[in-house]
Amino acid sequence: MKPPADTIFALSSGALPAGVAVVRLSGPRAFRALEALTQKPLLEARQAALRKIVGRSGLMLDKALVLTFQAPHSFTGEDVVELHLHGSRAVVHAVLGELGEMIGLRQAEAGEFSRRAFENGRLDLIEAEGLAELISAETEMQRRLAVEQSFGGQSALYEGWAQRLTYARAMIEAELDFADEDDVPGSVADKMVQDIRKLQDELGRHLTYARAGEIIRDGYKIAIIGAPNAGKSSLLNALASRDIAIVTEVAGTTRDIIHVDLDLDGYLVKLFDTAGLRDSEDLVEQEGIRRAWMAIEEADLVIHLEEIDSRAERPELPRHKEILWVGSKSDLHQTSLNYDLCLSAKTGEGIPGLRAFIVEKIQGVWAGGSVPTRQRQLDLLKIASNSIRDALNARELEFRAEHLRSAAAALGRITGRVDVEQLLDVIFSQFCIGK
Ligand SMILES: Nc1nc2c(c(=O)[nH]1)N(C=O)[C@@H](CNc1ccc(C(=O)N[C@@H](CCC(=O)O)C(=O)O)cc1)CN2
Ligand SMILES: Nc1nc2c(ncn2[C@@H]2O[C@H](COP(=O)(O)OP(=O)(O)OP(=O)(O)O)[C@@H](O)[C@H]2O)c(=O)[nH]1
Repeated sequence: MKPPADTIFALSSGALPAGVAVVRLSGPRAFRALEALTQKPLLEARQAALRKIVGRSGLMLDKALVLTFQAPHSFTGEDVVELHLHGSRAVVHAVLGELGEMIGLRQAEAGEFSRRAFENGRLDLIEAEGLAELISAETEMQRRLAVEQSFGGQSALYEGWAQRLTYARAMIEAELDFADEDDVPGSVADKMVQDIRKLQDELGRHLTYARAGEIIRDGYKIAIIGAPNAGKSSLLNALASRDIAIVTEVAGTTRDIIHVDLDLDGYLVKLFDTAGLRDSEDLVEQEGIRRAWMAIEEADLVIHLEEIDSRAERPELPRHKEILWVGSKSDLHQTSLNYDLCLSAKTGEGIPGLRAFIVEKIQGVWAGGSVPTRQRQLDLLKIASNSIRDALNARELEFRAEHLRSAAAALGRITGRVDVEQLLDVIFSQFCIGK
């Protein structure tokens, strides 16, 4: 028998002061705590009521909307109480102080509500990870990706695969059991192989989207490079619609990398303005140029900027990089076919075209649907994929069955259906308190 869980509580809503602050309690003593605070009998579950919140001293702390959820019909699967308080520091402080004095109650740790939801089977691990992403989402596409992950889309995909693997294994084992009977058709195994091949393709395709998950989550990285005075900082400011980088007529103004996060049509774009690439005696500038090369290496897209018709030598860039050749200061020059795109940071001409180009590039990488979003998921997907490959290569039916079992187990570990105890601390500690 497990000992009864502590009853935990925390401020679950955001920074104070706020209009309303939600304090959440979960565990076997949550309802008793509410009765103590309101000095009234319990309400009907899931029905909000306005109640005085009273401290031990008899002092009224607040008048608040209170709400109960009866186990197992709650977020955590335990008895849950919500106090919708006035969102001042003093009210919240006083109420949390009262709760802390009650026997069997303690402050929740980061992610503890979600962890309980997981332990009570209300969420699987992917959904829990998805919730963490949903809470930290800043752009529309981060939100969409997190919704796909937190409300079962991605889990259903992996569970579907795991079921097909288990089915195939069952077929093989059946065939093994009847192996000494002459009249068992071998075609069962053939059908199974076909489906597993298909699954292997689907999984392979899914794995190619790993980069997409990263780009949506962590941003699409663009390095703006080019000779000194080409107008790189001005372009960054134009794209960001604000003055971030210093713009001067002195060549070599940008010495370190300036970085801004942009939200382009819901996609997070990380823009890096680099030092002009040129031979320099200046040590600081040399370091800036070294960092510019590093930014190029890490970029998903490199924008090479050069004043239209400039005869400056173009740098030799890594072959595998996607490079957009852009001509700048189109207000001063005729636009030219020597470039993919011409623009003026000064007049704004060409800037919408550049934005559209960037958005299209990212849309080409991800246009919705389930993708792996964490290294943990990726590692297990690769293990599953390798096991499936081994199963398809195996001659003996026994080995096939064994490899299929490993593949299904790896998928099971992604959703947390299989031994994951050691992982839980890592995953749930990344949450904020109150979640
Ligand atoms: N006030 C408040 N809003 C919130 C939350 C919360 O905890 N409190 N949530 C916290 O993350 C999210 C909603 N998540 C929730 C998930 C399940 C249940 C729940 O009571 N489930 C029951 C009943 C379902 C039903 O009504 O049909 C169940 O599944 O049995 C509640 C909230 C977002 N909004
Ligand atoms: N007419 C015109 N001038 C521009 C335009 N963009 C930038 N400039 C000017 O060109 C000069 C250099 O611009 P910056 O944006 O500092 O160029 P940079 O490439 O970042 O230069 P470094 O930081 O030195 O590498 C400044 O005087 C800008 O005002 C443009 O579109 N049209």
